[in-house]
Amino acid sequence: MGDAVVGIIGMGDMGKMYARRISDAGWKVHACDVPDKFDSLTAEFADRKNVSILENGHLVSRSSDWIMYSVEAKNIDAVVAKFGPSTKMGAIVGGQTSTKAPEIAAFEKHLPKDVEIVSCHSLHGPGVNPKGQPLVIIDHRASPQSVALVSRILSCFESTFVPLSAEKHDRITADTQAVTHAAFLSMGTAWHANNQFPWELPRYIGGIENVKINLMMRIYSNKWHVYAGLAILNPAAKAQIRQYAESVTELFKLMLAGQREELTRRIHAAKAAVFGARRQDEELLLQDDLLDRFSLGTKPLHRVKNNHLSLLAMVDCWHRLQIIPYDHMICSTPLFRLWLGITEYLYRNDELLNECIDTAIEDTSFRADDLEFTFAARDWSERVRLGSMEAYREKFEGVQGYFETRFEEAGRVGNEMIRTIEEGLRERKAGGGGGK
Ligand SMILES: NC(=O)C1=CN([C@@H]2O[C@H](COP(=O)(O)OP(=O)(O)OC[C@H]3O[C@@H](n4cnc5c(N)ncnc54)[C@H](OP(=O)(O)O)[C@@H]3O)[C@@H](O)[C@H]2O)C=CC1
Ligand SMILES: O=C(O)C(=O)Cc1ccc(O)cc1
Repeated sequence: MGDAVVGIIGMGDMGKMYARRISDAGWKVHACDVPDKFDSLTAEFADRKNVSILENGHLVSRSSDWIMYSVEAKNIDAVVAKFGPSTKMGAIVGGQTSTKAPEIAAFEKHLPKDVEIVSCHSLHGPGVNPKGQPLVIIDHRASPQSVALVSRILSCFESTFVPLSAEKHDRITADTQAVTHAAFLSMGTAWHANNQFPWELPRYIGGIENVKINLMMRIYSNKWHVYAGLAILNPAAKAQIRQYAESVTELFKLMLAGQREELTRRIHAAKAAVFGARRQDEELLLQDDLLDRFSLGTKPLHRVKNNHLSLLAMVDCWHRLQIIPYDHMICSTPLFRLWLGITEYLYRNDELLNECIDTAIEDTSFRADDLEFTFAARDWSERVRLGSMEAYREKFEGVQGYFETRFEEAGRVGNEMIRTIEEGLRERKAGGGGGK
C-alpha cells in the first residue's frame, strides 16, 4: 500500500466498518469520535496496529491525506466548521453522509481553498458485505491523481464504483431511498397504531409479506438520524415523499368508494408506465417460493389475500413522478432492490394483480389497517415537509420502541434474506438472466 494516511472522523457503525476494511487492506488509519468514546475506541481497536485512535478531529485532520467525515448528516456543518480549518495542506476531504447537498456546502464553506474534495457513499448498511454493492464516488474539486488515490483506497471494498455529481446523487437517492423508506416507515407506524405485531397475523405471513415485515424491522432497528437526514436534508426528497402520501390517499379513497373501474384504470396506467414493454420479457427479480423461507411467523395453510395498498401507491407514485425505477439500479441499495422486486412480482402476475383489485373493492377487513396506513404516510410526509428533525425523531423512536424486542431475530432473518436473494440476483446476472 502507499504511504497515504486515511483519516476517519466519526467512528459509528459506518466509520468502524471503513476503518476495519481499509486497515485490513494495509492502509494506515487515523480515527476519532467524540471525546467520551476515546477510551472505548482505543480498547476496541487495540489489536490493529495500523489504526490509531486520536483524541479529536483536529489531530486526525492535520495528520491524514484523505479525511472522511462519517458523522450524522444533521451535524456535518458543525463538525466540518470545527475541524475543517485544521486539514493538512493539500489533503483531500470527503464524507459518507447519505445526502450530499449539506455535506458539500459545509466543505465549500469551511475548508481551506488548497484542500481537494472527493466524497463517497456506500449504498448499503454497515452489516452488508460491500462486495458488488454500489459505491458512489464524487469528484467535486480534485485532480485526477487525487481521485485515483481515493479509488485505490476504496478498492478494498470490491464494490462497484459509481461516479456521480453531488446533485445527481441526491436526485437518485431521493427517488430510490427516501421514498422507499417512507413506505416502510408508514407500514410500521400503522401496525403500531393498530397494536399489531404483523408476524402474528396470518394475513401478513408468506411471500411478499415477509419482505415487507423484514425490511420494516430493518429500518426501525437502525438509527433515526440516518433516515431523517435522507428525507429532510435532501432537497429532492420532499416532493417524492409527498407524492407517495398523495398516491396512498387517492387510491384508498377509490377503494372506500368502491370505484372499481377508476381504480383499475389507474393501476393499469401505472403498470404500463413502470413495467411496460421494456420489462415484458425480462425474468422476475424475485421468486415467491424463495421469499417464503424468510418468515418471522408460521405460515398459514392458505395464503390470505391483501390489497397491497403500499405497493399500489408506490407504482402510482413512480408513474406520477415519471420515475422508471430500473434506471436507478446502478445506484440502488439492497432494500430498494427488494422493494422493487416485490412490486414487480405483484404487477407482472395478472392473477395476483386482479386479486388485489378484488380485495381492494370487496374485502372491508383491511379498511382499519389501510386507514392507519394512510394517516401514517401523510403524517410522515408532513413531518418531512416541516423539516423538523425533532418531530421525525419523536415519531421514529415511538414505533422503534414498540418493535424493539424482535429486532435481534428480525436482523438475523433479514440479513439471511438479503444475502440469499442478492446471491440469486448475481447468479442470474452472471448467467445472462433478468435484472440489471
Ligand atoms: N447506517 C447506515 O446504514 C448508513 C449510514 N450512512 C451515513 O453515514 C454517516 C454515519 O452513519 P452511522 O455510522 O450509521 O451513524 P452513527 O451515529 O453510528 O455514527 C456517527 C458517529 O459520529 C460521531 N460524531 C458526531 N459528532 C462528532 C464529532 N464532532 N467528532 C467526532 N465524531 C463525532 C457520533 O457520535 P455521537 O453519537 O455522540 O453523536 C457517532 O459516533 C451518516 O451520515 C449516515 O447517513 C451511509 C450509509 C449507510
Ligand atoms: O438500504 C437502505 O436503504 C438502508 O436503509 C441502509 C442504508 C441507509 C443509509 C444509506 O445512506 C445507505 C443505506
